[in-house]
Amino acid sequence: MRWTACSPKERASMSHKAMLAMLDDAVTHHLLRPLDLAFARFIGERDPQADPRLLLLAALTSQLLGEGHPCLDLQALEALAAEHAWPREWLDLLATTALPVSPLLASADGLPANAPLVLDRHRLYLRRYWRYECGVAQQMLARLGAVDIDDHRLRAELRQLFPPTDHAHVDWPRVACALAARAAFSVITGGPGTGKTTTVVRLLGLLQTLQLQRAAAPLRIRLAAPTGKAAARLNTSIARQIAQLEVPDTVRAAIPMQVETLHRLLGARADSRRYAHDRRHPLHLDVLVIDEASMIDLEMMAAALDALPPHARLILLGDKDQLSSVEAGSVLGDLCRRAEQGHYRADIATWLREISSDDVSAYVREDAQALDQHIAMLRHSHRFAADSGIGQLAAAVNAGDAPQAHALLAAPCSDMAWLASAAADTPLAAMALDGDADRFASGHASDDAPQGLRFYLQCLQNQRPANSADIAAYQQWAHAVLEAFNHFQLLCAVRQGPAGTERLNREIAARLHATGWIEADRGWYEGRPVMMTRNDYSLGLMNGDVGIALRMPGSDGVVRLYVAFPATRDAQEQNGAQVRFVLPSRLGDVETVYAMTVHKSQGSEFEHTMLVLPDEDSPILTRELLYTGITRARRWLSLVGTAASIEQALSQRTRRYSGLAERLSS
Ligand SMILES: Nc1ncnc2c1ncn2[C@@H]1O[C@H](COP(=O)(O)OP(=O)(O)OP(=O)(O)O)[C@@H](O)[C@H]1O
Repeated sequence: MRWTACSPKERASMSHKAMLAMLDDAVTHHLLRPLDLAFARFIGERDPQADPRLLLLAALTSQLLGEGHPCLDLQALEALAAEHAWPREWLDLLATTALPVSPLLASADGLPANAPLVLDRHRLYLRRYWRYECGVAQQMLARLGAVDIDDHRLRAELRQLFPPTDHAHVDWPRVACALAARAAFSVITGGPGTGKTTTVVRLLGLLQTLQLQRAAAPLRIRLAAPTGKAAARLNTSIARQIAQLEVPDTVRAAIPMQVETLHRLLGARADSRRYAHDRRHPLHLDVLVIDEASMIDLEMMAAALDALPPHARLILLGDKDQLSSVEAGSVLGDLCRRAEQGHYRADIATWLREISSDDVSAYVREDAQALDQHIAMLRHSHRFAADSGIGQLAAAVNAGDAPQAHALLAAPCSDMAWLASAAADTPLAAMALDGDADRFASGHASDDAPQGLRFYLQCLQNQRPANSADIAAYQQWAHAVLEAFNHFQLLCAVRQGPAGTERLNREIAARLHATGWIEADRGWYEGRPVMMTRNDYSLGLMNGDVGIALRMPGSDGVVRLYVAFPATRDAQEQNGAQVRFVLPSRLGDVETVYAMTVHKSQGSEFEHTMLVLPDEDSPILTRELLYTGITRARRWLSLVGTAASIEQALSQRTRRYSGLAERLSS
């Protein structure tokens, strides 16, 4: 029986067989995935007496999980149906009577304990995700009380770290430090270059100073980020900020400079969801800082919180407006959904005025919640000047202000260039090779201009060591090539289609081959940039790590292709090597990345970013995606996309249905 063919009466008395046939039909029409159908079938087999609607609910919960929603929100069925083109019949079926009763469907207390589905208020979860969400909420709520702190000393140290100014503006980094000092859990959010790293280094200096003043052992601090790339970036900026920190040497020495990936920190194991560190084997630390928290999915956050000892502080840094994590959840977004307006309590505002002289009364709200008192938003970008095209465009996109975004793009600008669509005479592959510098309004010094792929290819060719060179010279060369590659990145919203990564990677390789920059345009060849697409624990390479194939002699003197990856911090400390070389034959899961998706670029920044939007209607084209793509650019942005695509992106939001915010509100 097809879903289109059955009457309401038939539906109410539908058999499992009929329901599964209906779901099978939905798979054929790409409304569901085979995996969703398989899950519905599993539910039907486990409980042959189950109301057939439970099978439909199971399939939909599975489908939404695949899209990053930890639950099916039954109060949002109409909106979900519109977003997913679910047939009206499904809604009618689900709207009829009370929800099905089955031993496979637990209630909010989690009972029966082995039920694979859990209905918690109006949200239906796969048990595992319900457990993650409850665990995250529980651990965060447990950290929302104020910690014991000497206000007198805190005030004095804040004055040291933030010398008084004559302006009356709220000094948000100082507010962030004060709020974080009084709590075991804090979130510092802000756009690119708003000083998150600078602030957290000051905060660590503050916490360590207060600790040492009490003649206590120094706090054990660990720093982590979700990906190797993000960890490496934070490593560089942390080291710079610590060097500038005005604190006694004893305090400076007690702030770590090493940033690890979260996987490594928690002790990830190959082929296992479990980590070496968990509730029974907690991390040995007093303070955990996690950067790029927008990339952390619900499962990862649950694992991190599970491994955190009860007394430890957790400090999250990230940009709440970026795309959510690839996997299910939107933890940072859920935590920061009220950050814009502050939502501070009056007593906290009074305390802040006394402690840091900051007047946040404009951000006091009657409906303030406990969680709001742990969130600080940095609001001023130090990276982008007030007249920066990139900075202003990012703000307009965030605000969904289409007229302003168009006006900014249409005006000549020194750090931003817009091409409404790639013309036939300037194919994207050519623009990516040359960097499109001529389109920027003002001239740049020739040695300081937006570059394209040619930049790293020239470095590869011009700086190649002589045949007789030693390994150190090859190390240096490979490091320079990797750095040069990082200067420019072509980003796409999508993988498929004319403006997708797959096609552009093929076209660019063909062009580079035709113009003699590379020796082949498929398989392994020198100059091929690749990204790991899964973690390889045996090689110590993580999903998202980028390497470049280079021809060089091995330890046996034979010249062959190796893939150069940035060395891990440990390896750098052990043998000073900045690069590690891996044979291509050992790399199973890699893809070419002349062009990469915006999703894959999270946690990275490039001097020059060329962002390509698809022309056609694409559900993936959202405000968060456009904002994330734009803010990957440190100095120059080339945007390729029609006005209609930009408008579409601004009108679509990424919404993840989750119960976390509700669990945390009180
Ligand atoms: N209060 C400040 N006054 C002047 N410059 C500052 C201030 N805070 C930070 N900066 C500078 O602004 C730049 C960006 O700061 P920082 O790296 O801390 O920002 P971020 O928010 O962590 O950036 P990202 O978006 O790269 O993560 C740095 O060069 C830093 O030295």
